Amino acid sequence: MNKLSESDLVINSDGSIYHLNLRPEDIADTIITVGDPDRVSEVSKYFDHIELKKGKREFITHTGYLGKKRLTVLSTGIGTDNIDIVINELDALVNIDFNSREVKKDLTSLNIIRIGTSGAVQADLSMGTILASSHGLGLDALMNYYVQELSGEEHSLLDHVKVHFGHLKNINPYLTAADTGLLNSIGKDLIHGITVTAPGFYAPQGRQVRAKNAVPNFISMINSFEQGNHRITNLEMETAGIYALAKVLGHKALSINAILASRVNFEFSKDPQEVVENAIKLILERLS
Ligand SMILES: O=P(O)(O)O[C@H]1O[C@H](CO)[C@@H](O)[C@H]1O
Ligand SMILES: O=c1cc[nH]c(=O)[nH]1
Repeated sequence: MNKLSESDLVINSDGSIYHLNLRPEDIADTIITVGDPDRVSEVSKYFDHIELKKGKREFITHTGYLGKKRLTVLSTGIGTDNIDIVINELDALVNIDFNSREVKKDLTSLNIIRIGTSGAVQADLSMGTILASSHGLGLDALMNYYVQELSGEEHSLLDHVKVHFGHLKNINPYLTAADTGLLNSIGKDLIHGITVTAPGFYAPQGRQVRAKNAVPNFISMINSFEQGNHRITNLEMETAGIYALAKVLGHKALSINAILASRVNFEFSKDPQEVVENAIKLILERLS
């Protein structure tokens, strides 16, 4: 088997992976990811026991137990460039032998559950809705750099997306489904929809403040997509990267979105903390 070079797989002198600053024994098989580093303790405050707190840059990690279930909660910061780091380094922690620098014979599949905040693009989705992403649709560039194999369903949905968004220049959309098992367990009874992952918060999500937008009517272009019973429900900045890269590496992923903004009703939540808290409690209840 190929030995990974010191520049491909960077291991710190204490045996931890380069950015996450974690050693293989530091993480559980079920990982909750959040964008905001401050949200990590909002999740781990519900743990019965916290065994580890580590961090570097925006990547804060707490591992502990909720009842008998060992869980890791980890902040990714904002954007799919960070997702590239987080998913690759989590995978390395479980699937590469750090002593031999070789890929292990028996691979581990992690459960990766994102609890994030998001803006709704459909009028019937009110503030405080907690929805599960059936698919992540990336308008960022991350998956231009990886080989991704699509299922028949993903292929067909992506073909329709490419027609719908065909007039957008310089964008190469990618699409990945949620893990079906997680969607039907953790995501059961929640509204399901396609989540668009954007490479920014302002113009890349159709917001206009002072800089002029190059893409007019962005939100109506997004919310008018329809294919069978699939529609685009919300916009954020990580889900598509998590879904795509997790699947490429054999992990299972689900993204849960706390709706803080309605982009069609022009509203933003008066109590974002409460909305996020509700999402955290719901997911931890379902995980334990
Ligand atoms: O609240 P988090 O998880 O960071 O998620 C959303 O909030 C950030 C933008 O405000 C982006 O990261 C977006 O995806
Ligand atoms: O509108 C929103 C709200 C939260 N996060 C986003 O990325 N967009």
